[in-house]
Amino acid sequence: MEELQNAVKDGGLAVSNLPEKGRCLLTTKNFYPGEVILRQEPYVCVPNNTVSRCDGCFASESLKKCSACQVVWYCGSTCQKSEWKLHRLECIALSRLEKEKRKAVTPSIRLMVRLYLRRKLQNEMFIPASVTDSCNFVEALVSHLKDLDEKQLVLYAQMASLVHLILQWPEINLKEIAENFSKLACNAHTICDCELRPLGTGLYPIVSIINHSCLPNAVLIFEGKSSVVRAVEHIPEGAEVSIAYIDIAGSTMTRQKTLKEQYFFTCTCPRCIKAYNDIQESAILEGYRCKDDRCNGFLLRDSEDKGFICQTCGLLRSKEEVKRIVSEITAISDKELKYKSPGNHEEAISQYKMIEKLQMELCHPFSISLMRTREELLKILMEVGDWREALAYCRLTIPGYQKLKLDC
Ligand SMILES: C[S@@+](CC[C@H](N)C(=O)[O-])C[C@H]1O[C@@H](n2cnc3c(N)ncnc32)[C@H](O)[C@@H]1O
Repeated sequence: MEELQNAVKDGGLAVSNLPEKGRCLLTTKNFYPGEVILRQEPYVCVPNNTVSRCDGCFASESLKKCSACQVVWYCGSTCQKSEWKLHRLECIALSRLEKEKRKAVTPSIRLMVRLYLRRKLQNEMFIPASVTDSCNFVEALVSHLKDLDEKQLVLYAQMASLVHLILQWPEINLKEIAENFSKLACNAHTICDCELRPLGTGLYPIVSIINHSCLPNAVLIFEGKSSVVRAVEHIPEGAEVSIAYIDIAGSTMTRQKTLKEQYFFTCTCPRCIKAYNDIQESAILEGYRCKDDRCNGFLLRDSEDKGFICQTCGLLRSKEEVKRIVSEITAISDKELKYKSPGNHEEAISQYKMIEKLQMELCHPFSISLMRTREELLKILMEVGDWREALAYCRLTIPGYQKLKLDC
């Protein structure tokens, strides 16, 4: 802990312990909106496998497969060389596997294999280690092993066996690998590009000390594989740095459920403990709008189960009407998913606009589904360089986020 304190203190930070949260990162100076609080390289990382990506820079174009292991891709010799020390060992291990078994090597398995290989290389002094760049930090990570259900434990045990099969180290401890999988699940971060598209997963020693808030004062972004934590508001000296682990646009019930299932804690941030009306909040964020365009009311199911009643003007919206619009949206979304191809922007824009139109008819103006559709449109419009329309959609998403802040 003392070594860790020394490593962060020059950056205006301190590590502390809170009884209800465990370790946390505190500020020892003021940070202002936009200011970088922390930058850190991953201890280990891997690209995801939805599309092939370079192991060095996560690029998805002009790739060549490693001819030996046939698992890892590179965009060129620069990335291949930069990754070589670690991949040399990984390559030998993966090449030993039967072809069929290699298909089971998911990004999570690779991340674990790399964690062990990096530890070995640092122990043998083939690569340098420092307080914030050594395997010692893994020991201090929370694992929540005791909170896992039997199904999850069996899965981690199976994954640990595969790691054992790949590494073939006789002294390896299977229980420790399974526990490390549990640690990765609540401490690793999804690496995204600047438009928040997921590219891979990485474990960042100091970033993994930062706790969650549904009203965070900082945001975690990525510049390539480097993590950057920036202040989103003034953070006074002595305050706890917090980021959002999950999508915070959701209702309190949805957020609490996700945090409990994935991170095993009950959030007590100002948004969660505020005396809120959870039924009204869910009805606005996840429910339907009043049939009357001029009314801004939210709907609740009526007692006779005929449909949904507007809580402002009392108008009934029938179950059949809601069902019809929901199935139209589902049909377009299914078609969109089926025919989604990277170059087909025009078609995607037209499909999402149809979904938006139906959602405007069905959902409350602050609905999360509507906001998500607009965010999708914003991303595609930026991809095709239609900046004017992208800006218009960007403006449409802002009130939803402002509302979250104002409601607290
Ligand atoms: C990435 S770690 C954060 C650092 C952690 N506190 C530690 O001691 O290493 C995530 C874990 O921290 C705890 N945690 C994070 N945010 C919390 C919060 N707002 N309230 C309570 N516990 C929290 C949970 O146990 C969660 O699974």
